[in-house]
Amino acid sequence: MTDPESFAHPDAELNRQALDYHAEPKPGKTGIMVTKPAATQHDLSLAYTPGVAEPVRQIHADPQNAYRYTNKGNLVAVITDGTAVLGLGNVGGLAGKPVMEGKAVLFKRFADIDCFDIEVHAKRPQEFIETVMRIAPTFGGINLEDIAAPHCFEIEQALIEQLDIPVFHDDQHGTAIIIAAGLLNALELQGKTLEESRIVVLGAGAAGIAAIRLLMGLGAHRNNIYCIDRQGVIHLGRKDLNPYKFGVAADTDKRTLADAMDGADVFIGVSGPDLVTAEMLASMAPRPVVFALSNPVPEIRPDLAKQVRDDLIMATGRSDYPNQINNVLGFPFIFRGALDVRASRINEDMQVAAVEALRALAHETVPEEVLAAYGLSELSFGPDYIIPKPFDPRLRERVPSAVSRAAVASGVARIPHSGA
Ligand SMILES: NC(=O)C1=CN([C@@H]2O[C@H](COP(=O)(O)OP(=O)(O)OC[C@H]3O[C@@H](n4cnc5c(N)ncnc54)[C@H](OP(=O)(O)O)[C@@H]3O)[C@@H](O)[C@H]2O)C=CC1
Ligand SMILES: CC(=O)C(=O)O
Ligand SMILES: [Mg+2]
Repeated sequence: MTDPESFAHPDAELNRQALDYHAEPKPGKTGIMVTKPAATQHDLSLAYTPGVAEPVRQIHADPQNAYRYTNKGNLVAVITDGTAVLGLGNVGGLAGKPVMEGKAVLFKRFADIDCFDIEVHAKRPQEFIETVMRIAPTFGGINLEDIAAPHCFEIEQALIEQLDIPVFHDDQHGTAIIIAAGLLNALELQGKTLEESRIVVLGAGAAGIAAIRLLMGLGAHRNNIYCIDRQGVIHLGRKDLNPYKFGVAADTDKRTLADAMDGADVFIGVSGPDLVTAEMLASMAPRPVVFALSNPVPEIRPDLAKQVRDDLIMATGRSDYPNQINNVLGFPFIFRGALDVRASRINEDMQVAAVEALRALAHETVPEEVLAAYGLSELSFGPDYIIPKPFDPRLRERVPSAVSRAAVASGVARIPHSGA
């Protein structure tokens, strides 16, 4: 049943259009295309029996031949259990399907990667892990999506250890990579450094924990980071912490989000809607960076934030405001780079290479076609442009190539990088 609340908020008209978009002219957003001639008796003898038996024999003799004779090498599974669909919570796999189909659209549109969305009923991590293990031979890579913490950590780790294809939890690493690239650029504009900035991360789930880990890897100081969940600041005195939260616990007497925001340089929201008040924003340090990334409704709306102060750099996860910090800028291009060199995993070197490529591209002149896609006459590196736009065609060249090179250099590629 359609929730009447959906039509009673600021996105009401957009929500109506979104339902039509998904329903017409055919339900859903993806389909399957045949890539070889299939018009004659001879075509059928090649595509199906008897001809199809020969690639079967070749793959049986050497499984690597699957990359030559099947679609495996360019096929990624987007797999979810539906436990953390956007910021909508545990709505289940079926309700999460439009998001997974959406990810498939982005894989294809931005990186020409074919994709199956797979929604799994699994109550326990082990059931989910076993399901993915059983279907993994079909795919060149596994993109885990919208699986809630803490199960997502256990699931991803087990699959990385047991599979020889890249397994990547998008909400963790995809999000962390884009946050890092955008934040480094925003801090540069604000005249601050990652090393010295005091950072508040609201949300201690998949996205929050991974973002903290990556930012620390890039130079953020552990003592400068406050992570917050529904119980407040995650501090060393708490007795309710799982090992992942304990790993980001601070030695502090701050207890609430308001305490943490007072004097902070950076706010990163990966939690839920409308959780940051005008007063909290006003209490931040001069020239703050505010990434309100909860989808579809951010932790604070840009219109309100900009009314409160004019010295901030603001980003959301949405496509309809400036500065979209969203993993759409990551997973298509990162998987492209990994698949191109048949990488066995997506390691931290490859993730950092993606951060650097994204960050650097935002400093360059914006092409006309990007301006046209966004109805803009001008756009250049500055407070309203800290990260490239998803429609920037240069992403397809720069990010995969940087990721492939890092895979080769770090020893996880199985074929050479063919680019210049
Ligand atoms: N822009 C982007 O690219 C992305 C945005 N996101 C957004 O980030 C959010 C979280 O996603 P994800 O990490 O995958 O989900 P998880 O379920 O793994 O984690 C959610 C976290 O948010 C915390 N949280 C939720 N509501 C509140 C609240 N009212 N007060 C304090 N903390 C709260 C939870 O606290 P507790 O642990 O106490 O339950 C938990 O730590 C979603 O809104 C999602 O849309 C995620 C990925 C990408
Ligand atoms: C963008 C995304 O993956 C999320 O909000 O979950
Ligand atoms: Mg997601």
